[in-house]
Amino acid sequence: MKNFLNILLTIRWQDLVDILVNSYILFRLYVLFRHTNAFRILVGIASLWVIQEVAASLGLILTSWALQAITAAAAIIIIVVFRNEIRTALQARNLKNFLWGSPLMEKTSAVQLLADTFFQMGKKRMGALAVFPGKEDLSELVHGGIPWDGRVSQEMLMSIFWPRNPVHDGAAVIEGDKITQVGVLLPLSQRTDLPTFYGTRHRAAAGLAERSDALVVVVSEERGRVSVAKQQWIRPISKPEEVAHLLEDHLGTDHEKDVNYRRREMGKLTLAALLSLVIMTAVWFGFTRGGDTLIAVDVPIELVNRPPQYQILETSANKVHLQLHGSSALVKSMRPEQINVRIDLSKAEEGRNVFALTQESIQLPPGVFFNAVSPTTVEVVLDVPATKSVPVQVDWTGRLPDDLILTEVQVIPSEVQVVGGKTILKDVHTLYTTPVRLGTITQSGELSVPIIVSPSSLKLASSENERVRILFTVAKRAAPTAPPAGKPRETAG
Ligand SMILES: Nc1ncnc2c1ncn2[C@@H]1O[C@H](COP(=O)(O)OP(=O)(O)OP(=O)(O)O)[C@@H](O)[C@H]1O
Repeated sequence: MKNFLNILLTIRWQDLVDILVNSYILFRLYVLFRHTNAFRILVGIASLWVIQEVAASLGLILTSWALQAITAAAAIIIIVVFRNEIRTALQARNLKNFLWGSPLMEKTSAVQLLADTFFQMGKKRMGALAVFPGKEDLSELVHGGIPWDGRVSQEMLMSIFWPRNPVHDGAAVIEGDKITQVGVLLPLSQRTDLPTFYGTRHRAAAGLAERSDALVVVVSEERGRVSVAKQQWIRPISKPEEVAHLLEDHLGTDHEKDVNYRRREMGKLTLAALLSLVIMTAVWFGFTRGGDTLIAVDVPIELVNRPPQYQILETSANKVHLQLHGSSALVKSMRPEQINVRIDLSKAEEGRNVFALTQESIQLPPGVFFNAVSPTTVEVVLDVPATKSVPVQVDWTGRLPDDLILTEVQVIPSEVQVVGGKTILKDVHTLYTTPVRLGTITQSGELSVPIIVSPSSLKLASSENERVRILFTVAKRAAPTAPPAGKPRETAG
């Protein structure tokens, strides 16, 4: 219990968002795919995966291995075989519908769609007469209908009442989501109080309405107006929503069914949402809190935000040894580039700077935490760049032939400009050329030799040549045993 409380206390707001987002994704996938075959197969694959995990935990090597292979293969097969179904499920009319739409909303829009269709017919001056029977049998009142068996859709209604369609005359009977008859003749109303401009279509609508409990929608070919007739009244309607509302009211029995259906659906969706939350919470805990693992890694130190006026002269360490812990799944999936140790030099000053390696300087992937770091501090020495004029000397090696002496040496230029850290430059008094072997000299002459710039953090100013010219003069020695006139620098070789 105490442990559980401890775990709860370590949960961050990001973790809650993590669980909620993924639960919602799972829930949406269920909503979009639940009536598809792909969904049933997906549930099968998920069950296989659970069984495989159980088999693995029980140590059933062959079973778990076989199930793992089947699950992987099935996942690929499902995508290939059901690609069309998957495409259809993901094909929402708009993003809002994709992220938020539900089948309940689609159901509501079926009546709305019907109402919209009548108004569109009105706009196109397409006469129409649609009968929505109530509970009473209409067979005694209507005549001449042609049986029809088609699902109600905008296209279907439009094509039935299209003026050149042989069955456009008369009324269409709509029961549930089906058009059951077309070309039906309705009894004409004998009322004398109807407006005189009402012709036979409107009289037929009023006639059936007053003799039965049916609701009749009439679209005027002449005026494009949509009217509804029910019992003793017939009146023009100005908005599709109103027609939809009257239809919903009229389809009371269906409406009740609809309410029950909606309740059942709501229950199912709520259960699915809760299940998604439970599953994702379990997965999250399994993933982030399962089997705490300790790991040690060496990570290079990044020195960032160096003030441009400074150069980094020296650092006490180039990498740190980190001891990390986290759930085994997260630790195993960790990639090196997800671990960063950064030292911010923005506030560093010239000379020695000591930085403590704290939680802030160590960036780890979510769910992985650090136990210890070694070293705990890093020393960084910063220096200001400077330029110094330094003399160049020839690095003579070996000996001149015994009969020669070096009488004169001239280095051109004799001094060069060197750029580097001020502290380093302070200790640099001479630069040498690459070694020049005396043994190869037989007469006076000229050489072009590169300059060695040391330490390596220094460099020659951009105006300087990387080589110097050495003009040297040798003379014949008077006595073979006399020492050479030039005093070459002692070096190896
Ligand atoms: N008894 C009836 N039952 C069903 N439909 C009928 C009946 N009598 C006429 N109609 C339909 O009404 C059409 C004739 O409409 P008419 O112009 O006479 O009526 P209206 O009420 O003025 O309608 P609109 O405003 O569309 O012209 C016919 O082509 C036929 O489709």
